[in-house]
Amino acid sequence: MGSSAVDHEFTKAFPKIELHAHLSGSISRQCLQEIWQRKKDRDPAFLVEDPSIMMPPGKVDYTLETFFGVFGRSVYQLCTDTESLAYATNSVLEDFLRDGVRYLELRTIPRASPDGSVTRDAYITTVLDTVEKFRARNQDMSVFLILALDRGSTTGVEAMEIIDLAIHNKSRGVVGVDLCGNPTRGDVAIYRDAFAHAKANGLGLTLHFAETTASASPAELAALLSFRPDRLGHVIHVPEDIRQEIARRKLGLELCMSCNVHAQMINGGFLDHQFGYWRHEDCPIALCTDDVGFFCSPVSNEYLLAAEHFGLGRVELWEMCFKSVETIFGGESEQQRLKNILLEFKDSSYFKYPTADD
Ligand SMILES: CNc1ncnc2c1ncn2[C@@H]1O[C@H](COP(=O)(O)O)[C@@H](O)[C@H]1O
Repeated sequence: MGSSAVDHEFTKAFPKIELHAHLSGSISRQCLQEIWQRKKDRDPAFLVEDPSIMMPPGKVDYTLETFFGVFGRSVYQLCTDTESLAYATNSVLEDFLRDGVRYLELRTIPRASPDGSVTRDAYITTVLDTVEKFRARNQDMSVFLILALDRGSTTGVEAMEIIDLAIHNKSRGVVGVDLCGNPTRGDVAIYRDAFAHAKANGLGLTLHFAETTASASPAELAALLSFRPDRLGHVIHVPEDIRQEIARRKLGLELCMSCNVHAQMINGGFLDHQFGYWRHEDCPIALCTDDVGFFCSPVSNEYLLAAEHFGLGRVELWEMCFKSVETIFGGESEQQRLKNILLEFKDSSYFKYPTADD
């Protein structure tokens, strides 16, 4: 007989939906270490620093300044070949499955390796091949891909190429596109045509939105909304009039509490997180990890944090997750599959509370 309290056992068993995870940011420290060790064993002159120096056990306090640097100096220096990329991708998928995620939209910026040995096309093919092999072994978690543009480096021409790559790979499970990267860089307006092309070809559009005050100017937010996104990520520094517009459109929200708190993207702690605002609006909300490799809080823990800091009970968490089903990019059959799984869970002992007769 389950109790009414939200505890770790409950949030782990909960059939969860993750919509915002970045592939390279989700690689566990153990997996990065294994990749580094393998390279070092094969070539003792391998120069890349041991990843545990930049990402020591237990460290979660990356600021936005330090955070983006770790990709360039460590993660991207390790996953430079298709073998390491496939190994890391599989490890990330296994981690989400083990945490009880039943539907995953994983996003990644398709990038060529620095020496050109892995093209952008080969990068995506490797990730998709790995997802396919994983799915052949595991039917419990559906996996789809979102291709992301990096506002810090993707040009308008490259953006169009990436959207074409996404369109080309729709039949293999690419369901959407995203705009991410260092929010203090770039001009989002240059992606207008690329995103229009993506939408015209049936891809879902999600955007990193008002992640920092630097990326929350009225001009930037108006431009982003004019791209007609289906979902928004973070939505933490949003002025009141734009909040109202987001609520009016009932856009899906991907909220990443641990990332925002640990990286000091918001003022204060969990209780101050904008989840406290958005949960009272009509927008579907998906609690997401963002970069679990950095912030070490799996989705099950994000559910626990929502319960602990905002007083959500089992039924409220369930209702929030059920509502978020409508905002997935995976299509109607996936929506139905998720609804069935969630209804079955609602009928389980986790929702049968002890009575005076027990
Ligand atoms: C604080 N949250 C965030 N805000 C914005 N962009 C982020 C991010 N977390 C990750 N990325 C973007 O995703 C890339 C890593 O995954 P992939 O190499 O694509 O798989 C990073 O380089 C960064 O550009």
